[in-house]
Amino acid sequence: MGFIDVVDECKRYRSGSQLVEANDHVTFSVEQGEFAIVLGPSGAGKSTLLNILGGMDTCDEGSAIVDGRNIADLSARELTRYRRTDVGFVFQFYNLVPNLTARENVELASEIAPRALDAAEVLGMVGLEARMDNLPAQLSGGEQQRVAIARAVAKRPKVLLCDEPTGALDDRTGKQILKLLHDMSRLHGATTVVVTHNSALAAIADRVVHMRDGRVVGVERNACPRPIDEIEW
Ligand SMILES: Nc1ncnc2c1ncn2[C@@H]1O[C@H](COP(=O)(O)OP(=O)(O)OP(=O)(O)O)[C@@H](O)[C@H]1O
Repeated sequence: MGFIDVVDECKRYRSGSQLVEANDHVTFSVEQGEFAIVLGPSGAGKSTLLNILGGMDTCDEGSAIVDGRNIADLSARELTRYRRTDVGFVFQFYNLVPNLTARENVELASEIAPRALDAAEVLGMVGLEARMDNLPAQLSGGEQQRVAIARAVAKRPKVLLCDEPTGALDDRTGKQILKLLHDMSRLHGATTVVVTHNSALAAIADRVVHMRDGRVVGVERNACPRPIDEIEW
C-alpha cells in the first residue's frame, strides 16, 4: 500500500444531455514523501483527480485513500478537517486574497491548522523576507506563487497538491518555482502531487502518472530523477 492509493476512482459530470467521464476507473499509488507528477493533455481529468484528492470534490465510485483513510468515506465535517489540516494546495493563478499582505495570506491558512509553522519564518524560507508586507498586486507572478507555496507549506500538510503551479509563469521563473516546490516538499516530507500538461517536468519526478481521456494510461517510477536545472521546457 502507498501513502496515496487511488483505486478504480470514477467521476462523471453531466453537461446538458451528455455525460462526461472525467475520471474513468483511475488507479495508481504514491509512496510517502514522493514527488509525483500527473501528466496529460487538457481535458485528461487531472484537475478533477486533484480536487478529489484534496477533498474539494467527491468521487462517484472507487476510493481515494490518503494515509490510510478513504477520502470518499469522510463526512462533511471530516472532509473540512482533512482540507484544513492535511492538505496544502497550490493553484495555477496563486489564489491569494488581494487585500491581505503576503504575511496575512500565509497567516490566514496557518490559523486554521493546528500545528502550523510561523508565517514569517516560512516566507523567509521561500525568499520573501523583505516582501512580507506587500500586497499581492505589488508582487510579480513568481513572487505571488512563492507566497502561495509558503501558505500551503505553513500548515505542515501531509500532502501537497499542485495544479499547474508553473502554468502562468515564464520558463525561468517556472523552473525556480518548481525547484522551490521540490525543495519545500523534501524539507517538510510532504507527499507531493503536481498535475501538468508539460511533459518536460516528468524527468524530475519520482513517479509519473500518465492520464488521457479520464484514464491512467501508464505509471513510471524514476529511479534517478533529474535535477531541475538540467531540464528544458
Ligand atoms: N464541473 C464540471 N462540469 C462539467 N464537466 C466538467 C466539470 N469539471 C470538469 N469537467 C469535464 O471533465 C473533463 C476533465 O476535466 P479536467 O479539468 O479534470 O481536466 P484537466 O486534465 O485538468 O484539463 P486542463 O489541463 O485543461 O485543466 C473535461 O472534459 C471537462 O470539461
